[in-house]
Amino acid sequence: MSQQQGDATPAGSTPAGAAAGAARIAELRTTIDEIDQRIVGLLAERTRVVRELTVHKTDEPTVRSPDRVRQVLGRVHDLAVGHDMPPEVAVATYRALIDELTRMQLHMLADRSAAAAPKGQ
Ligand SMILES: O=C(O)C(=O)C[C@]1(C(=O)O)C=C[C@H](O)C=C1
Repeated sequence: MSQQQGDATPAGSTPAGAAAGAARIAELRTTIDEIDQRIVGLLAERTRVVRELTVHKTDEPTVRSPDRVRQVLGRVHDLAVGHDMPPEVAVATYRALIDELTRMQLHMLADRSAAAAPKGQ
């Protein structure tokens, strides 16, 4: 091995190190749970806005709006870069989110058409 080991003990290589590592993991998972609570709250708020917007859409091309999807993904990419996070993580997350919201909108549209159709059709 060309690199010298030095004094630093890798976390987990001793019982005390392993216990400290496990405690830190638990602490960081609590932080992740708190962040998830905020993220889901914001996603719920965003979904409410998308539902309201869907009321004004009347056809599938408007639901899919590929130009708008590209715009949102491009913006999210740039925001991620600005926040020093891997942009592919943010873009893939939003791609999945928009896919699901598009599915939700298509269901809303179909339900509305079914409700508007004359009975027995
Ligand atoms: O902007 C819209 O038209 C939306 O329906 C919102 C949204 C999004 O989640 O950002 C969802 C689906 C696509 O149509 C485009 C964007």
